[in-house]
Amino acid sequence: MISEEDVNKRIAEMGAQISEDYAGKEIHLIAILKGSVFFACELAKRITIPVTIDFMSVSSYGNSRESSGIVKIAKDLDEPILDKEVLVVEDIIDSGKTLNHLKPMLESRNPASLHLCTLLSKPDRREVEVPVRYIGFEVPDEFVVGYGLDYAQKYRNLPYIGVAEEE
Ligand SMILES: O=P(O)(O)OC[C@H]1O[C@H](OP(=O)(O)OP(=O)(O)O)[C@H](O)[C@@H]1O
Ligand SMILES: Nc1nc2[nH]cnc2c(=O)[nH]1
Ligand SMILES: [Mg+2]
Repeated sequence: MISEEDVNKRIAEMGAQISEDYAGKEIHLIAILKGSVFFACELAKRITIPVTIDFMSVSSYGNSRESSGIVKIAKDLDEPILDKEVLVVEDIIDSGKTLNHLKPMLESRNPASLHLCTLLSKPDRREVEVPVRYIGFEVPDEFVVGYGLDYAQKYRNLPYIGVAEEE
């Protein structure tokens, strides 16, 4: 669906935009395991202001193609986010349930600011609205894989975005 070249080009643009928007500040990236790790690393490399990074593990899909709606926190952050400029990094926003659950929970820890950044967004699938500051690509309602996105844990390592066909 999206070539390696186009994904990398877009991530470079997003990194430049974030560096400009947060000029003079430090940014604290929160990558949501596991899917966003590939994107978060590439994005971090394209940000030119000081960056710190932490990880949180929440999973609602398990091995299926549909969100269970139950967002399970398997691993919390290592560091407090009090007074930090936080940017939550996701690989995809689909129903919006994961971030809808996570955002108020992180806001209650009083960061200086908290915004959302995602490589992909599927607007047609949204069940709950979440305000997203940075979106890489809007994609149609197909189950995509690659660049961190899995189907039953596989295909995360593809360096491009592809579509998983029904068997
Ligand atoms: O907007 P939503 O409908 O909530 O879907 C988006 C979430 O689903 C995926 O995670 P998943 O639960 O598959 O975990 P993974 O990153 O470990 O694959 C993705 O990485 C997002 O976190
Ligand atoms: N791999 C993958 N995970 C998702 N989680 C929510 N939507 C998707 C999707 O399209 N692909
Ligand atoms: Mg998944």
